[in-house]
Amino acid sequence: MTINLNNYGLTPTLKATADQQPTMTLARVTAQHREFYQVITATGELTAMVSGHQRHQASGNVDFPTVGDWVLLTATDSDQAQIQTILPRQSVLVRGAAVGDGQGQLIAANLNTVFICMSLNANFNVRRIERYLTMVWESGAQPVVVLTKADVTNNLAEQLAELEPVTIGVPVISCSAEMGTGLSELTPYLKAGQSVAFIGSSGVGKSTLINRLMGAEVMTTKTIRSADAHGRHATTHRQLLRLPAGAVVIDTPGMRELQLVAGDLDRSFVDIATLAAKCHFRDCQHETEPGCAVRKAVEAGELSPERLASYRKLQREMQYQGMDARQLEQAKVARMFGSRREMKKFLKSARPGGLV
Ligand SMILES: Nc1nc2c(ncn2[C@@H]2O[C@H](COP(=O)(O)OP(=O)(O)OP(=O)(O)O)[C@@H](O)[C@H]2O)c(=O)[nH]1
Ligand SMILES: [Zn+2]
Repeated sequence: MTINLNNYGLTPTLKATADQQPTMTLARVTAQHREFYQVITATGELTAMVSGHQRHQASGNVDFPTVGDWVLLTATDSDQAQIQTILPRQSVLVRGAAVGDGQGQLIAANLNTVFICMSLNANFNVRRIERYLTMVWESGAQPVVVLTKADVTNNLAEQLAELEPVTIGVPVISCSAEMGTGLSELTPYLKAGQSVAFIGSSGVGKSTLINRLMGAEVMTTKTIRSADAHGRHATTHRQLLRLPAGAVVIDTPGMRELQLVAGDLDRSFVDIATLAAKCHFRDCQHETEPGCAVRKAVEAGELSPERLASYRKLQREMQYQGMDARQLEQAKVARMFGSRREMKKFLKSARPGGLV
């Protein structure tokens, strides 16, 4: 069997890199089950494991393969392929830490586009989009906002206007998988060689959308799932699938539970970052400092207070994420006492002999 890896997103650059190691086999990871990886090579599908050497060299989760990775394999006597190298990633979606610190859980690699899905019904929430955007910018992939279930809203224009300030430089598409409208706007991102993913809350219609694009029921949607109890056979869930349009869709189990814990706030809040550059103090917290351009913009009605609040909240969350246990404890105490100085005063007084 020969398989054209171009159909699985192989690029000339990757091919050239792989050709420098002619003794090894180029493959893409299509699924992961604990330490076993399903991979596809030019001659077919295989199961592979990480080589002892690679495992030994690894300094964190980022050094282990994930779905979407391009890897180089060697075969061992036992016919069990071994992953020796992970080729440089173009992007990587991580949960639980910043991409750089190596500890988070890898969700998928080498995505070109991540579709952030949100439905236009009661689920519509601008603040949630800010979170997802932050995470996708951090991954290195291009975010595209997809507003689903366009058939259930009657204030689309209003919702779009509400989104505009948070989606600076990000394409926004509205569609209905039910009616089949707006789907063609996704096609520029679905060309051969592209790898994409759909993220967003449960029930927003990601599976329905993927099924529509596949032109077949490959994903089990909510309605089908409820029928499972009555004996209907569930489709096996594939973690990497090819769309008729040419692109590859990556849909790992972790993709469904994505939450923000790390991200690139300067990209998702480029408006605030731009304003902050004009603050008098370089480390301005936009609280009470004089010459604060951010607060000035809020007062002038140019920046919504909700957006600033949301920025602060995400910033705080991320700060806590990056802290070790000792720092977290200190931050907690500092919050309790209002300031470090107050805390020190208290600790001093609490020490035996400290209180007279
Ligand atoms: N009205 C309307 N309903 C839709 C549309 N797309 C999906 N739905 C419905 O929304 C429900 C959830 O759809 P799913 O595709 O299972 O949602 P999901 O995002 O894949 O959910 P998870 O698998 O839990 O992540 C189903 O009952 C769909 O029929 C749409 O365009 N319009
Ligand atoms: Zn400021």
